[in-house]
Amino acid sequence: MSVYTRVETEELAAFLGRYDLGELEDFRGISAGIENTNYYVTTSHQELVLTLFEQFEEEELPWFLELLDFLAGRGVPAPAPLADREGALLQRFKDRPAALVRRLHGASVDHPGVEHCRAIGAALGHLHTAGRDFPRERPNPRGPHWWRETSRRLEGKLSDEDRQLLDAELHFQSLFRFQDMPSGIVHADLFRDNALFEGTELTGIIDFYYACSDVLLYDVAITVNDWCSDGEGALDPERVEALLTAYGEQRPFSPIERGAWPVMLRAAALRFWLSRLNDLHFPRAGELTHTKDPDTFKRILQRRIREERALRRLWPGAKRA
Ligand SMILES: Nc1ncnc2c1ncn2[C@@H]1O[C@H](COP(=O)(O)OP(=O)(O)OP(=O)(O)O)[C@@H](O)[C@H]1O
Ligand SMILES: N[C@@H](CCO)C(=O)O
Repeated sequence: MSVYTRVETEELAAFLGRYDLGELEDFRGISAGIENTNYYVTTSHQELVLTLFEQFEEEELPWFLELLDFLAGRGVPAPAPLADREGALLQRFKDRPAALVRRLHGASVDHPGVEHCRAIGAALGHLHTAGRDFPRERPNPRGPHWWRETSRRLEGKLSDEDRQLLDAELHFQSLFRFQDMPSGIVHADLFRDNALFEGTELTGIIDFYYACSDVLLYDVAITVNDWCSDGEGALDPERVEALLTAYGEQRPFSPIERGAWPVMLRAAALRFWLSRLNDLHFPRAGELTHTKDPDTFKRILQRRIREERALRRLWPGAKRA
C-alpha cells in the first residue's frame, strides 16, 4: 500500500483551486507503486493522478515534469503534467513536492503476448525518436559507477557464488565501452507494470522517474528482459522478434547495436539484479513494501551469459538455424 501521506477533501479542493480544472468530485488513494503517494482525482473537467513525491530530490523534479510534457506533446502515451494558472508544473502540497498529471486508462499486463510486445516495441522506438529533441540531459543514476559502488556496498552480504558472478560480470562489462552507440532519452524502467493496455492497445507508459540520457539499446534490453522472458529467464523468440521488429520500424538499429545486443542484455540484467539485491539488503526506512526477488535477474543474467550465440540468432532477420 503506497499512500504514505493522507490527503483530506477540503485541502485537496483548496489545492485544486490553483488550477483551472473544475470542482473536485472524487478521489482515492492508489495502492500500487512503491516510492510515492499517488491518488486518482476526478474533477468536473478531468481525470487526474496526484503524486506527492516522498523520496525525491526536489531539484530533479522539473526535469521529469518537463520531459513528460515534451513527450506527451509528441504523441508518446506518457502522462501529461498539468500546469497551474501561473504555468507551474511542480507544486508543494502537504509539505512535499507534488504534481498533477493526466490519468491514463488501461491496466498493466502480467503475461504479455506477441501483440503486447509489438505495441511496447513500437512505443519505445517512438519515445526514443521523440526524445531526440529534448534539450536537457540527465546522467544515468544507475550506470556503471553505481554498479561498482553498489557491489562494494554488498561486500560480505552475498554467497560466494553470487560474489563470483557479480565480480566476473562487472569485469566483463568494463571491457565494453561502446562509442558511437545511438544515445538519448531512455525510460530505463519500462517493465510490464509501467505500461497500461486496453486489450492489446497500449494506452499508457508511466513511472518515468528513472528516465535519463543513455544508450538507447540499453533501454531496449531492459524492456526485452522483462517483457519477453519466461519464468526461468529464457527469451521467447516470437515476443523478442515482435518487439525488436516494431521498434526497428520507428528507429532502425545500426550494425554496432546489433553487435552489442548480447552485452546490453547482460548489462540490463546486471542493473536490476544489483538494485534488487540492494533493496533486499538495505531496505529503506519506513518502506512497507514487497521487495522484488533478485534471483529473477540473477537467472536472467546467467542465461544471457550462457546463451550469447542464441541471443544473436534472435535478432530480426538473423538466421535461426
Ligand atoms: N498517469 C496515470 N494514469 C493512470 N494510472 C496511473 C498514472 N500514474 C500512476 N498510475 C497508477 O498508480 C500506480 C503507481 O504509480 P507509479 O508506478 O508511478 O508509482 P510510484 O510509487 O511512483 O513508483 P514505483 O512503481 O517505482 O514504486 C501505477 O501502478 C498505476 O496503477
Ligand atoms: N522495475 C524495477 C523496480 C522499480 O524500479 C524492478 O522490477 O526491479
